Amino acid sequence: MNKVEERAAEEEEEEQSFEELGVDPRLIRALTKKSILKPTPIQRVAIPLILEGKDVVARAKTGSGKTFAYLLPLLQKLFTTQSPSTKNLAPTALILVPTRELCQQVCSEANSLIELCRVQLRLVQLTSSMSVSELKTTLAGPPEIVISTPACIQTCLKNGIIQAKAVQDSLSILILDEADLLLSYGYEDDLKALTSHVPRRCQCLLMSATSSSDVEKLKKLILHNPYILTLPEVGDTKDDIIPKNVQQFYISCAARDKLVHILALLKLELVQKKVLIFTNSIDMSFRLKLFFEQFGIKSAVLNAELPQSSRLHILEEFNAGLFDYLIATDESQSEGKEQVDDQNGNERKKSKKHRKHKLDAEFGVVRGIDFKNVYTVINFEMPQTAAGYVHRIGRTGRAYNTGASVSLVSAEETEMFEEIKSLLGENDDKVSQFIAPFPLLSKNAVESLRYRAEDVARSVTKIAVRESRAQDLRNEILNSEKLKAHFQDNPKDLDLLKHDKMLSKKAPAPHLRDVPDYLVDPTTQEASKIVKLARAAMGNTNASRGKGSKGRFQRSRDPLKTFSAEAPKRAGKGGMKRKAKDTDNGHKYKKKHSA
Ligand SMILES: Nc1ncnc2c1ncn2[C@@H]1O[C@H](COP(=O)(O)OP(=O)(O)OP(=O)(O)O)[C@@H](O)[C@H]1O
Repeated sequence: MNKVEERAAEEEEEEQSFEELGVDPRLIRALTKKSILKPTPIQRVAIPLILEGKDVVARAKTGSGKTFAYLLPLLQKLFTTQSPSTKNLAPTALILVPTRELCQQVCSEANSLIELCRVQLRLVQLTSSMSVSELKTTLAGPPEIVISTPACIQTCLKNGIIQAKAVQDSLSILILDEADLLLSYGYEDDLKALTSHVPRRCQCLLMSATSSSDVEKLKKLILHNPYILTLPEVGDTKDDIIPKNVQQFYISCAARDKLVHILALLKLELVQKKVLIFTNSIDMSFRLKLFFEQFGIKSAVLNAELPQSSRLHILEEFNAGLFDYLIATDESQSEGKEQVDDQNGNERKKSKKHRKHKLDAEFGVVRGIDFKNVYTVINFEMPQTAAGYVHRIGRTGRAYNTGASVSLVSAEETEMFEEIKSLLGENDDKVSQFIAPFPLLSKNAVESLRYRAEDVARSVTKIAVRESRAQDLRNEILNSEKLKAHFQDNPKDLDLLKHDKMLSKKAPAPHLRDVPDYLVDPTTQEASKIVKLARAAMGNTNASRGKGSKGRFQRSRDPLKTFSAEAPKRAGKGGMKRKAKDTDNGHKYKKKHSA
């Protein structure tokens, strides 16, 4: 095939519709109602294979549409295979995810499809806060689909809420979503205990954003001779780990200057909203929130300490556009790190006392959560691992959207920054193509705000941070009770509570709310104008989302454009050793990116 023919074949494949993939018309109608009109590449390859009953490992970038890639065929199978005469004693399908937030997210995606299709299917989610009797009630029936963390399923098996024999008789589909994280969240033993009950005929699917030794381990543990669907770039050119529709920037500055830098970015409107800001500790998140408050910047804090209902509500409000700035601490383990970093013995004691609140081990803000329309991700503090960077940045530029990231890098974080650059495939001798210096923030702009920023930063003392953290927790615990009751009656109501309310005891000084013109140099004014224009242009583009996504960015810039698919070496299910290899074979077909 010559190049022109190759391209024509690729274009034809790109035009493939859900209908051509064999998706049920009810599901297509439901997708249309959600403005989802054509499948993404991972969906194009995965859906027919899953419908055929194949085991599949799907490795595709963050935001590439992996959830529908398994939900659509799963629901379709259940629509057609349910027979009222079959009485199962355990669920037919089990979706395992690493965090409660993901449980909730997958559950609401699946439920909305089920509702729109108007079919009778019961889907439940299990959470570790459920008591044995609550678990029993939830699983009575049993529901056709269960979404859970591996730990909750293990609790059910251990307590006889689900019988191992019933799992062997009933389970037909097992899905491991965000598989790269399941082991790192400490679920290895739970998974091993479960797999011994998974029947050999059960179809197993493994979805993941990155490849790792953990994914390989899981593949060996659970799958039988699977089809491997991968983005070819993942092994070949590292630059595509981050979707190309996300522009990555960095700013080098001293750790003590980070506050003035972030203030300049937000207050001078040099980055587009909505903005997700990452820190490495809960205290730092509250420090930022208090600091922002004094400049009239409203933000909310999301962390592992809050009750789950509050966390979900914060995510819902942020996704619904009720506030523009969300400060998140992404690692539940970060508190441990905070302890190690403390140099002063007294401080350490106080922090320990302060940490009496139990952090939720199943909390996961970053991994897999579908934040809607986040344009900018700011790393106020660099993540503690390079993989963490990939997952943080993956919260923007999802599906057909564009996005940007700005990392504030201090001298102490240079080593991690270098590690990230090398993961992304940068060479020291090459001009940076991947993470570029942020061009819009001039030294003058930073200096013009320095006096105000330092003055306010001094007022945000450790005691103020501690008090506001405790206050926020009290508010949210109260909220969480109210939420529970309220959402039972009004599940769609988002306006009951506000998570971005002021925590500071000191009202912001009026003169700090606006930056007077004389403080902003002409270059920065120009930069801010450009950002506003870009936002307006993007607003127009967003309106045509779904219709005109093609051509918005070139094929090579679209994170959803390429994949490769590999069939198992032998047709039958052949045990662990017979898994497909990354070398070629008769069934393999591979699409290369034409850039
Ligand atoms: N075919 C499609 N067309 C347009 N948007 C889509 C399509 N499929 C999924 N989406 C949207 O893309 C977004 C990202 O999808 P999803 O959460 O499934 O990504 P993911 O690959 O699981 O990412 P991560 O690895 O970060 O979890 C969601 O908002 C989803 O509604």
